[in-house]
Amino acid sequence: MRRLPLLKICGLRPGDDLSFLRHPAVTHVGVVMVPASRRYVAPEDAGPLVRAAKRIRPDVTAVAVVSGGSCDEIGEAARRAGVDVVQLHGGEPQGIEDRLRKAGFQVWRAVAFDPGDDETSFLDTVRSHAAVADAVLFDAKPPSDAKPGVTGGHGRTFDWDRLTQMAVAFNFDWWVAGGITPENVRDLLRRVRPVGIDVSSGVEAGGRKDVGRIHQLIQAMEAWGHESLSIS
Ligand SMILES: O=C(O)c1ccccc1NCC(=O)[C@H](O)[C@H](O)COP(=O)(O)O
Repeated sequence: MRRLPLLKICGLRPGDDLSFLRHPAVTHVGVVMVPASRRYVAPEDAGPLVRAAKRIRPDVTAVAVVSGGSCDEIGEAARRAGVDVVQLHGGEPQGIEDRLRKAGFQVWRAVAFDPGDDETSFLDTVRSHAAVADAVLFDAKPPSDAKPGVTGGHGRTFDWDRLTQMAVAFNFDWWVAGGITPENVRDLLRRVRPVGIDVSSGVEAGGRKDVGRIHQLIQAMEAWGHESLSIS
């Protein structure tokens, strides 16, 4: 079987059924620490949630998703949450990557995949982020009516084929997020070869994480893993 990409289930909230963590395909979990998000988890609730996840899977990597804020606020929120990675999703202060890394966190930079006509300038921007982060996470551009700060989690996909074309020039770790579902993940993996995928809306039912949908997603990833290599 082909090696599966890493898998982050993002947007966990207190009270979610965390039993999906028993499946080894899930390698990362995310908590959204953006107050304007419907998935917002306050620092005092994020700590117990991350600890509960790590009790089930001590090796799971916990990610705090932030959008804006000062270096001190973000560092303190991540420390209280007990996460391993901070995923920067908005206009954080310059130099924050260095500060967070010195404080012991890995840092990911989310980038809306929107190269437009100026691929060179988009690539320059991506490379400048990659130079100071541990990974870049490509996500869909938020809709124009999104609340300020809610720069992700909209269940929208982007042009995966264009990403694949551009990715030949990447020499850093990159993830794909945005609108991934159990129904489209096999198609995604046939087109794109990221280090990992990040999924939120596509594994929800009634606005909460759904263990059945997460297992369907993993089954679809495994089905891709078992495909004959000649298909891709
Ligand atoms: O999920 C949110 O509500 C959110 C709010 C503000 C900034 C980022 C947010 N999510 C970031 C993520 O990592 C999501 O998993 C990613 O955008 C994919 O989401 P989806 O398209 O819903 O699968």
